[in-house]
Amino acid sequence: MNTPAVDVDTATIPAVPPSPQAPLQLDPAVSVDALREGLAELEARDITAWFGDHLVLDRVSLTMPAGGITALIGPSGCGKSTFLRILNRMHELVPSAKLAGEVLLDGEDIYDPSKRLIDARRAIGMVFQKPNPFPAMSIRENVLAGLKLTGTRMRRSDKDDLVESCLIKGGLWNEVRDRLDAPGGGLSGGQQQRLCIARSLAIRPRVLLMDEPCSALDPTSTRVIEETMLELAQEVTIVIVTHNMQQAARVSDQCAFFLASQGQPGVIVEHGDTSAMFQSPQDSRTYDYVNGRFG
Ligand SMILES: Nc1ncnc2c1ncn2[C@@H]1O[C@H](COP(=O)(O)OP(=O)(O)OP(=O)(O)O)[C@@H](O)[C@H]1O
Repeated sequence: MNTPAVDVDTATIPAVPPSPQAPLQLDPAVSVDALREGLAELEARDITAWFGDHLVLDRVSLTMPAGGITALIGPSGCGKSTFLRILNRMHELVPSAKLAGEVLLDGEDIYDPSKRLIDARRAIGMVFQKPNPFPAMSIRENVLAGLKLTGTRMRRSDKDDLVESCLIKGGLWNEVRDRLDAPGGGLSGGQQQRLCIARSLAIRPRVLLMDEPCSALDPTSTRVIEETMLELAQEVTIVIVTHNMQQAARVSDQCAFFLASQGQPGVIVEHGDTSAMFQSPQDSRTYDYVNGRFG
């Protein structure tokens, strides 16, 4: 379908605002099964994408299971980021961009004309390659920034609780609890990325998309973010683009291998459980890629 240009500001809206019925801090008495029942599945059906006349993805379908971590892997230029951006309607920010197909969030197409763009962006958050906190805003204001954009009002004490819970979930609380009013721009790169994760979580996404979130970070920060992702997968479905095969193997439950042959659009060559994709891939191109023979 052709999709209209949209307000760029809403691109930074990562998730759903908390409501009194759905507190961010989960009751420890809630069973793991009940928790997982609230998790969302994301399904892409026959996604075809263009930039102008350039066809970059051709009928790509993929189910990203609720509560799982799906890694999108493949060489540069095969359409992984384009696919990821289609999953929360960011592709349409590019004026020449077009797409066809459906993206179902728990069975409902986010591109259905009756659906609002802002609802897709709230439910399906995004963390980018380069940490992008608001540098002059305090750490606390950064976490709460999405609430402002969505016009959500909260009591001061509820905001304090939200800031703490999101920073805990983002794996940053212990490092910043004593300086919440310090500027976000004063944190290290790895801390800034975790702040961005915390900011995404504050409006309670059902899915979190991560586009090479560790590529600008050192190995220690990378490891902390990977641990954070594994924790977060208990309450949010995660899709990550990564060039780091070790990272895909460490964090993901399933992988999808994208490839664009010379002059051809990107397709998924193979997808499945991460262990199978790495140990016994069905396609020789997957084998060669995961073993570092190209890309
Ligand atoms: N804004 C854009 N305008 C025009 N073409 C674009 C744009 N963004 C991406 N493309 C093209 O779409 C194709 C897929 O790019 P994309 O960034 O999705 O690939 P990728 O697999 O994520 O690459 P990388 O791993 O290098 O980030 C490429 O041919 C790229 O040049």
